[in-house]
Amino acid sequence: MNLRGCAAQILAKVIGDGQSLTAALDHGLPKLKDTKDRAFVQALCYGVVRHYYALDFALSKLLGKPLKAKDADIKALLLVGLYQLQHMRVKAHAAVSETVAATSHKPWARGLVNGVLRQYLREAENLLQAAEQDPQARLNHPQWIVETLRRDWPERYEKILHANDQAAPMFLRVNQRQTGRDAYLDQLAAQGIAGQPVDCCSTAIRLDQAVAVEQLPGFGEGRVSVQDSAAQLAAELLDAQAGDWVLDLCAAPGGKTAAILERQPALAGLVAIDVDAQRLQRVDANLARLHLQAETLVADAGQPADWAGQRRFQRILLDAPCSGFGVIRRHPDIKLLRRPEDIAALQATQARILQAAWQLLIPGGILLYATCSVVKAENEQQIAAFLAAHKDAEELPIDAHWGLPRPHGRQILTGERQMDGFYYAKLRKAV
Ligand SMILES: C[S@@+](CC[C@H](N)C(=O)[O-])C[C@H]1O[C@@H](n2cnc3c(N)ncnc32)[C@H](O)[C@@H]1O
Repeated sequence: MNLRGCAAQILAKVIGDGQSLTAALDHGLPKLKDTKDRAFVQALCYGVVRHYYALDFALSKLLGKPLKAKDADIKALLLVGLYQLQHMRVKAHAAVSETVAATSHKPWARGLVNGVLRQYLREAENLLQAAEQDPQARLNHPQWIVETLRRDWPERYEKILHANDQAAPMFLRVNQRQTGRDAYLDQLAAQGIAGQPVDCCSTAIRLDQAVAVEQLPGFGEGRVSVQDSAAQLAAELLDAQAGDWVLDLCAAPGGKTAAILERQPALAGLVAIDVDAQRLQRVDANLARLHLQAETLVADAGQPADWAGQRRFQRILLDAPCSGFGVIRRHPDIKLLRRPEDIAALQATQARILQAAWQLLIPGGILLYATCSVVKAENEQQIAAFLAAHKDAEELPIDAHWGLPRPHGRQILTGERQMDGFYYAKLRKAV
């Protein structure tokens, strides 16, 4: 199978049909038997999506007029070609001829692909200069995302946009119930895997280079999990105590659920809720691997009348559905798939779930609100509106040496200490 063609088919589903890159890769990659081939195709797909706005600018200049919607596969193939020429250490003539060879199902496109890629090689310098004059191409994000981040972070938005376009490091969370971080670093070193302890999070290790999870000592037995250290902070901040009932709202795939359980072995219990049944199965699978127990429920977190009964909780984590603008570097397709109107819709969902969650907290209990977003409307402004409307809510300060203190909560901007962008706010219910 032609690997460029395979990448183009996967990318056409994202660019043409609006599928997520993860879903398109999950469908397309298993067709390849060789691990190296899969890794190459995955690198092409991530690369094209990550650099989409810059590559698309160059392509539009080279094409003159856009391709028809039914030819999204050819557009994807051209982007694959341009990505290789601009960003990969493959020989130009091999990149061109292999990419041209992937047009065998549409012979008319052969000349087009050949011509466009060769023209690019002649005009690369001019195209790069032209891209510098076009904000969407220069910043490699759709204009509305640039504007959203510029409005919220006028001094820092270019840094955030740049961080969004870097591949994220691999972080591990050591399962404290099984081993300590130093001991696990030794086990990694014995396997020739280099990693560093993360100073702001006691369970986190940052690997110098990503590896397949099968290579991690004790992964199958639950000694360690993969999780960004910004996300690991949730368990520390929630600080669940022995004997507490904990409610984990919007829990799938269960990274924070597991972190909370690993940190506090003597909980009375933990209930993990997610509206997506398939994703919730991943919570069960993760907990089984880690030898942890929780009650998992498919339910709408905003409708507790359907599932909570009289149950009340000492600690609630609300890891709210959000734009994901803090994790664009891990999910670059967010730039292509999100729409401006999504932000207000998400803000409304967050407010609805937060309001519902508050009813389930016992007096004196603590709710931790979290998002993997850097958009103020989803974060500090959401919490400001909540505090204004709930006189029984008091904000607890988060004293930390990570993140930025905000009028409400604490914000990690993408790339700080190589972490994902994250937001946390801690609220206590009056007794
Ligand atoms: C940011 S992810 C959660 C990540 C998870 N807490 C973790 O650490 O692995 C948000 C989750 O919210 C879920 N979700 C969205 N709307 C929901 C709702 N109304 N009720 C419950 N879950 C919801 C989504 O299915 C998704 O799994």
